[in-house]
Amino acid sequence: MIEYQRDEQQTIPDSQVKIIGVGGAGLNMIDRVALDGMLGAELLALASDARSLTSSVASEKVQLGANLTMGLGCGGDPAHGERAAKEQETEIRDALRDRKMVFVCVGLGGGTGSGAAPLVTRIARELGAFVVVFATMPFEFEGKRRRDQAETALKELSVIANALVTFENGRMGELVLASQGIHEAFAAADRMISESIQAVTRLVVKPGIINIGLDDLMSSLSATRSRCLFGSGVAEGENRSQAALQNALTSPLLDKGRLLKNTKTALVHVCGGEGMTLFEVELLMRDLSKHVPDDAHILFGVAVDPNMGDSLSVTIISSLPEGSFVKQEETVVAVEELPEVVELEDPIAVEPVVEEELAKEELNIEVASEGSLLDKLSEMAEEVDSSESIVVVEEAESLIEGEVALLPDEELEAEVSDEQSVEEVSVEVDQVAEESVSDEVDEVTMFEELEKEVTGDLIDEAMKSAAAAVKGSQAELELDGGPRGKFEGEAPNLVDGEDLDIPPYLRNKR
Ligand SMILES: Nc1nc2c(ncn2[C@@H]2O[C@H](COP(=O)(O)OP(=O)(O)OP(=O)(O)O)[C@@H](O)[C@H]2O)c(=O)[nH]1
Repeated sequence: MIEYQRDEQQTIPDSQVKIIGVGGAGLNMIDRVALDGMLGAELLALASDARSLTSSVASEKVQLGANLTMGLGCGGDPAHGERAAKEQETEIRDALRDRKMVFVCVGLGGGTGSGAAPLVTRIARELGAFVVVFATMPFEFEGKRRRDQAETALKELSVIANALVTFENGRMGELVLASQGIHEAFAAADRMISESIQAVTRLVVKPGIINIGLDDLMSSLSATRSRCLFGSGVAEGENRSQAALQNALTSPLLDKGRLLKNTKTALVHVCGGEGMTLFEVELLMRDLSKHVPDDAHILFGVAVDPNMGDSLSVTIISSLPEGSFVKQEETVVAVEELPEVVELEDPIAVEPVVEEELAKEELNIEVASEGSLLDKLSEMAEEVDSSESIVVVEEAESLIEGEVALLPDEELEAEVSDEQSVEEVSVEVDQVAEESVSDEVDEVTMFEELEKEVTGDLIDEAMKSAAAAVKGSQAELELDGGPRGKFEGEAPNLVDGEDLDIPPYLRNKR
């Protein structure tokens, strides 16, 4: 359901908005906000490290723990950071008095930010401000200790703040190329945070045609222990409304819009120059409806700001309870990796029947590829008694397929007539071979040729087997139907009317 509100809303003037940077990262974030030209908003820098404070562009600065840290940082210890903030509690209170809206920017994981940000947030709330915290979580490579410290501070903040927008530094890294330096990754995160602050401020500070107020913002971010879904996009040109939405959906915090799938309330704010049309807004909302559930409560606001020129911006804000957010992230990952998972589970999923069919198919492919070898063997087998020749070829086939154990010497010998030794038979085979090939091709060449088609000992065994069965002069082969070897009694494997289970040399003869 889309809710339009035309009555007077609780919007706030710039002078009642304060943007606070806490700790080294927080100071860099608000520097970015200033660089991005957020005129009018007051910037307050809170840090224990005197050097960071000196280089900050904020108009108002408070050094935390001046006596405790002597102008140095808190050495990555949040307890130290909290003590440092307490030392300057009075100055902090004074700086936050009479502010309706406070943004706290902090990089969690270190000492000053993780220790001081919860206290600063509490003070702002006590003084009646609506507090939105923008916090970054450390990169994976920063180690477990920083991650744990960040998690502890995040838990505290999720209870105290009105809204908590968390940025995973690791995911912000997606915004820059892997080859780019860590500074670029931080800068990308800072730009994203700055954009978010501007979007939220635009939303509640600028009076619009259809207004969104702090109360709307609060209801869209109301769940305690929740993480904020945030996306903001700007575009200009012909399809600017759809392009702006696409840009908003590509925000790492929205996971290309997938995280909106389960949202119950979403706040959407569209802002454009004087040329913005109703049609553009309609198009944008229609596209957005594909990404949210039908029954989601959409709080919708539109503002015309002449400063936007030809640009059109869209801001989407929503929240998901902490637990469901994690689950959903996992789901997203699982869906993306689905093909791999299926591949891994394939052997279990495949029905035995299908497996059998596949095995047969593989077998047929192998037999077909070895066809020329079998043909050669069959040529030789033409020299022998028909029934035995079939056995020979079947054995050769089995050997080629690697499915039948090689016959022991005694069995091979049994195949040969009593009067003939294996050596004698081999000589006979050699003679036959010599007759059937040109005079220049000697027996070595023939064997080499065969060896090209199958490697290793397999061919030796196949040839031995063939030789062992040679007996007397050539006889006619049985061509009717044909024996099906180990596939006898099984359903025929027919391709183009041919039974592939019948050895190829027999099929070729038909
Ligand atoms: N977005 C962003 N994150 C940063 C930046 N610098 C550091 N961080 C992150 O913020 C975390 C805290 O770093 P700092 O803010 O420098 O630390 P601090 O809170 O001042 O604490 P101490 O140095 O121990 O006094 C780091 O672990 C990084 O993950 C930055 O410039 N931008």
